[in-house]
Amino acid sequence: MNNNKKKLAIIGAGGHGSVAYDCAKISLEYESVFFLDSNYPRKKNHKGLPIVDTFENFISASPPGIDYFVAIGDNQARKKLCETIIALKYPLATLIHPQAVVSDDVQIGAGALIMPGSVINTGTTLGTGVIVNTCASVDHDNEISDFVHLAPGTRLAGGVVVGECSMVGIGAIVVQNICIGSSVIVGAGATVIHDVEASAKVVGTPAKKIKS
Ligand SMILES: CC(=O)SCCNC(=O)CCNC(=O)[C@H](O)C(C)(C)COP(=O)(O)OP(=O)(O)OC[C@H]1O[C@@H](n2cnc3c(N)ncnc32)[C@H](O)[C@@H]1OP(=O)(O)O
Repeated sequence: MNNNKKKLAIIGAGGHGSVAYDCAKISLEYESVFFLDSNYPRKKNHKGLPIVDTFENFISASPPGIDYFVAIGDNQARKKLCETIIALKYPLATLIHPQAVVSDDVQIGAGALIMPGSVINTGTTLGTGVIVNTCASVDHDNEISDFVHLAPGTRLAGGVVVGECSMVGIGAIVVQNICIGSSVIVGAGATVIHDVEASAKVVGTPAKKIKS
């Protein structure tokens, strides 16, 4: 880590917090990193770093010079905290692993996490708080809305649209020009060949709706 005085508060000391820290560490952007977690003070460290407070307590003291990253996998919970930070006008960090391949015209929203091995192709936009997880492949001209999670190994062809807070499960495939609505769950390993309506849960090959 270099000494440019930036500090990063990672909110959420769980598995997602661990990988976010890995990403922050390797990006060399931060002088120091610490966690905020709702289990504080019962839990006081994670990955060898201190958990210094709960998010609510810490943010109410509004210390200066800190970037925030919300490391919570649940899309709705991540949305809520990111929106709180944005409303308070604190900086929301975007973490991009150096071993991700991101085309130079890709637009990436604040609070996004781009994990190693992922490939994001030209013309794609990623909204606020999006997770592009390990080895996900997002091809050209995709529109990935705010607080979407593309799980490890997902493969999205060209021109795919994914609505806010949707989750595309591990290893799922989405063919070209498909529109997935908001708050959708695409099951692990699914193959999506038709548009998916908002709030649906779809599984299988080809993907079909199951009861929510
Ligand atoms: C780094 C990380 O860990 S990131 C996290 C990555 N995790 C994921 O991608 C998880 C994705 N989640 C899934 O695939 C889940 O199985 C879900 C969300 C699709 C469904 O979960 P639930 O709503 O709990 O459904 P439930 O387990 O009750 O299954 C309902 C039915 O769908 C079937 N089903 C569930 N998931 C799948 C799937 N991925 N593919 C095919 N069928 C499935 C079940 O077999 C069951 O069928 P049945 O009624 O004939 O017995």
